[in-house]
Amino acid sequence: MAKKFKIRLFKLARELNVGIDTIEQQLGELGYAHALSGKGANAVLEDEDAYEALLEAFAHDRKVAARLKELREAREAAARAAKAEAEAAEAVEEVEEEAVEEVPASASAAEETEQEAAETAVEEATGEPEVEAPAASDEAVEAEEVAEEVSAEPTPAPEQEEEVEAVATAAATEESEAEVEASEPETPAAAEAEAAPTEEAPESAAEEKKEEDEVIRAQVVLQGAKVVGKIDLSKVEDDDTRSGKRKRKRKRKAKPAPDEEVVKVAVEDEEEEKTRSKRKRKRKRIRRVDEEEVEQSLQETLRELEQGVSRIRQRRRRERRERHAQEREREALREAQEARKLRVTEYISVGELAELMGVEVSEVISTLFNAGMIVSINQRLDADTIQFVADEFGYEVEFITDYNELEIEIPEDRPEDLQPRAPIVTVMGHVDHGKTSLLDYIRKTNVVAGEAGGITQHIGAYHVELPDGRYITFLDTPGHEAFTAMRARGAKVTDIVILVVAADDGVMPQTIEAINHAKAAGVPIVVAVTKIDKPEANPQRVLQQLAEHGVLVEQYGGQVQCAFVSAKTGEGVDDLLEKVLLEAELHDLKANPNRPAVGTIIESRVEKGRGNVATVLVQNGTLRVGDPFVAGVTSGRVRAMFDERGNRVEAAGPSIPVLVLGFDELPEVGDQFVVVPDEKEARAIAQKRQQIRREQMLRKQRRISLDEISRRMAQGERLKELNLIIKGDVAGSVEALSDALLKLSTDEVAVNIIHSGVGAITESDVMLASASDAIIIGFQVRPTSSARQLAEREHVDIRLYSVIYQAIEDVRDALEGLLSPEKTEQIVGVAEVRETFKIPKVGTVAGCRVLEGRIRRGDRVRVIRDGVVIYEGAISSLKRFKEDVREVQSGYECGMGIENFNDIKVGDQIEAFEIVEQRRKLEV
Ligand SMILES: Nc1nc2c(ncn2[C@@H]2O[C@H](COP(=O)(O)OP(=O)(O)OP(=O)(O)O)[C@@H](O)[C@H]2O)c(=O)[nH]1
Repeated sequence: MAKKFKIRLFKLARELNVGIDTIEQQLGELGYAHALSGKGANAVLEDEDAYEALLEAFAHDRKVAARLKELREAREAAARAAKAEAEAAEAVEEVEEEAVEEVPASASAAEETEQEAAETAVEEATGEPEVEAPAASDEAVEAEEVAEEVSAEPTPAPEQEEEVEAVATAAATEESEAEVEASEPETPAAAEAEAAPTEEAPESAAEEKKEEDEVIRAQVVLQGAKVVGKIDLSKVEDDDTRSGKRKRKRKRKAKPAPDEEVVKVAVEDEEEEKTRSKRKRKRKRIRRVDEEEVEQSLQETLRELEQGVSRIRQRRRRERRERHAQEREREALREAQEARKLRVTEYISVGELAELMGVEVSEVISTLFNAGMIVSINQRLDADTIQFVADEFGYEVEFITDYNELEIEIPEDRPEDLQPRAPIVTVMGHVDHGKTSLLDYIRKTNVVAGEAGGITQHIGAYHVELPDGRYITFLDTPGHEAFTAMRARGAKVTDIVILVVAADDGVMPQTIEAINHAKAAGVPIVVAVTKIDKPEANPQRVLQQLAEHGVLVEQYGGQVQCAFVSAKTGEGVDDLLEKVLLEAELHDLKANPNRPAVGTIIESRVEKGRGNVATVLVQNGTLRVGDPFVAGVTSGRVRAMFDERGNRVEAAGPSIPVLVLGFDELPEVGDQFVVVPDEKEARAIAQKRQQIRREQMLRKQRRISLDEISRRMAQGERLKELNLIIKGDVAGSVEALSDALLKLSTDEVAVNIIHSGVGAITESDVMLASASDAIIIGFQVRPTSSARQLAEREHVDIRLYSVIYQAIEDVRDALEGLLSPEKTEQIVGVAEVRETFKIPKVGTVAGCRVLEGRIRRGDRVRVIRDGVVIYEGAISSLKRFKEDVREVQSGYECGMGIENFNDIKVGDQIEAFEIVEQRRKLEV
């Protein structure tokens, strides 16, 4: 049956009381889109399951449709009955009143029958959505037709009676059967009527026929009802299934027996009346139920609609949420990508690189170890190695040494403009191999005669003139640490490295390091085998050892020049300098003096009365007073320049170091110094560079605060850290001390230098130390009095040193847990210079006021100017009102003379200290 099922879409639409489009859409939603064959209203639905699903989906619409139809039909039937009555009254005046009245009665009976048929069909359709529904509507149509026939063409055939009865009630009662049967005897009358035209006749003819029929019917009713046969209900059901065809067939059959309808009317006697009233009640009840259902359905529809609206809102909200989530994801991705990008300078140390990547230093070391490189935590890495490590850890690298080059294009010089320039030399070698002695000797012996006092000022570099008029510029901070620290800043200053190896000691670890650093920088080496005056000197062994480490001197068939020297006797020094100059010639060191200067900052500090000062080593062009410049992230205009002898100079050419005044802020060692056309432009460039640097700082801080801490917590490591703040008198010593202290890190204890700088220890240093559990190491500097007080309050340990080596030893001992009670110095009093007096034959005497503690004759003292130690010695005289005194307490004034020191100035602080034995505070 399901296979043969077929229903046209338009019919379905009518039945369900919905639009064709809606049905198509619903079918699609229910997954029955395929069940529809053909297009438009004539499309056929052939799937019964789909049909059932539709019935279910549109149950409410169907109910509404059925109700509407029922009402419409009832109205029409009533109208027709009224019309028929009127006609009957007109046509047959003599017909008895009762007979006439029966007509509307029967009509109304038919009406009721129709209504009930529709209702029953609806009920059945809801319960069992078979093909009943179309049958039901057909029934309704039939009922309508029957009513028509009753009034106009009373030619009921047995079949029609069956129909009517079946429709009237699904379960036909015996009573009604009996009634139908009773009409059977009238069949002859109906047979007579068969002669009448059955097809649609002209209206007038039909009306005449009707009149006759009515008369006959009235007579029949008077005779009473006779049972003539039984209705086969099963047949009715069968017919139901053929409802489509039945309509026409029935019409044809119904007409020939008009009297049958009269029979039908006749059987509705008193009992029928009762039944009718019962049905009416039933109908009322059904209607009430329907109303409730309609109401319910309406509520549901409204609810659905509301839900629909809220669903739309929900969907919108969901979409918005999704959109935001996507945006956040994109942002996170971008941040993640950004976070995976390292902006580093070349020659960053292993420790710094690990910190930036947020990984353990040991991981970086082992990664490099696996790649065949043995490195220490402080080892500085070249670009290729940094790139390799970053790749291994999934980072992109962006080298930002270029912030020195940022915004400034330095044009290339034409070859014809270039002139030879002096080589810039750095002396490197193992500790105590004689670097300083050699430099001193060169400096002393090569100062042009007549220059009073010689080199008086430490500016980080100096140049010497050889007897033949050639120059060599020496960088004043020996050792590869300073050299590499400078390189780490992107500065490439040194042209030639003098590798000092003591003939009596041979190649030592730092010698090897120096070799590696010089090689990494691609800087040529000239070997100076020193201390050859010593009896135990063995220079040949040195050359051999050097060969073992890849430095092949000429004597061994290599390219490296070598000189045997003695800083003590001066032997071989000239030879060494000659070889340096030869090396310079070999490398064709040239520059163009006729262009704006380009150089590098090699020292910087704040000087009282001069402000920010820095030593610029001019590498190309000529620097002149008044030149506007950019230096790293700062800028300025050259206010004045001095050479290492303290002489004011107006211009400085290539390879000449000069002390420059006029920096807006203190530049950093290694910063590039470039003269620019105007000061405004200089300032703009500096600001842009500052922005980049801030970014770096921010990144570094974030790494320490978040990644490091959380990672350590997560790993549950019992990490020991030693945070240090290093302050020194000059940038060079700070760099050297920092590098040396960082080297003390082990896998168990990490040394972190959280801040370093030049100048007095300030309150902000102490606050930083307090916040980070750091120890402050001061080299040749002192805390300001407010910083000292703050340190006491915050229990911050400030360690002050005058010798780098001692600072390193202390920290090393502390890290090893070996820091034992030792002699150390303690500040016993501080006095401030209020006045100075020059006394003949005695020198300068300071009129002081003791600010803290007490000052005692014989105390060792330090003279501190702007937080920096400028002299250390002993008190030579201590007086109060011209009287010698042994001691002056805090709050009193006194006159003080310092042994061999006359450069005392108003504002200087004199700090008295003594060596005491105490347990060190520095413990890990
Ligand atoms: N006999 C002799 N002694 C020398 C010579 N050069 C240096 N010395 C001595 O070696 C010691 C160390 O010399 P420095 O010049 O301080 O050595 P350095 O390499 O500068 O040492 P650091 O600054 O600690 O790295 C000093 O006592 C010098 O006197 C030399 O040519 N002959």
